Amino acid sequence: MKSYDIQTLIPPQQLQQTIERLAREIAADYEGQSLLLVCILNGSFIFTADLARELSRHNLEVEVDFMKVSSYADSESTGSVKMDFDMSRSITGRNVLIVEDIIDTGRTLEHLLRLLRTRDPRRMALCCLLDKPSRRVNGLQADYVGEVIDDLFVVGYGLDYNHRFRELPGIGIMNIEE
Ligand SMILES: O=P(O)(O)OC[C@H]1O[C@H](OP(=O)(O)OP(=O)(O)O)[C@H](O)[C@@H]1O
Ligand SMILES: Nc1nc2[nH]cnc2c(=O)[nH]1
Repeated sequence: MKSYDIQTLIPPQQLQQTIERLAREIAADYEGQSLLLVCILNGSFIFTADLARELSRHNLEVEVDFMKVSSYADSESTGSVKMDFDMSRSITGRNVLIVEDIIDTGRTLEHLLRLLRTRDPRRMALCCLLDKPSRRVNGLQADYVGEVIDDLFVVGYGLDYNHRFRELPGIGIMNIEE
C-alpha cells in the first residue's frame, strides 16, 4: 500500500489572505461592472467558490459558470482542447474572468483562451491561484496571480493526486513513497 507524505506549503490562513488581495485587485479593475467568473473544472471549484464570496464584499455584479476541458495528447500540433463540458451561456460582449487553480506548462489555457476569443467577449482576463512559471512552454501570463511556486507537485484546496486530496484546506507538497 502506498503511503503519502504531504508537507504544508500554503496554509489556509495564507490562502484566505491571498484571495482577499486578488478580490481587491479584480474589484478595482471592474468597479461597478458585471463580471462572469468561469470556473475551470475540476481543480478550481474551491478557489472559485471562495473568490466569488470574497468578491461579494466589493461593488460589482458577479455571475459564475463552469467548463471542463482537457488537452489532447497531441494538442501542440492540433492547437485544440477537448471540451468535456461547456459553459451554459454566451460570453459575447461580457467581461469574462477565467478562474484556474494552477498554471503549469500553460498549454491548457493557451488553447482555451484561443477558443474563447472566438466567442467575442468584451474583455477576457485570467486569474490563477498558483503559478509555476519555471514550467511554462509558452508566454502565457495570468492577469491576477495568487502565489508563484517552484516546480513542485502540489495537492489540496481543489488540486488532486489521482482524484484524492482535493478536500484539504491548504496547499501541500506531495511526496509519493512506494
Ligand atoms: O498549464 P498546464 O500544464 O496545461 O496544466 C494546468 C492544468 O492542469 C490542471 O488540470 P488537470 O488536467 O489536472 O485537471 P483537474 O483540474 O480536473 O484536476 C489545472 O487545473 C490546469 O487546468
Ligand atoms: N494536482 C496538481 N495538478 C497539477 N497540474 C499541473 N501542476 C500540478 C500540480 O502541481 N498539482
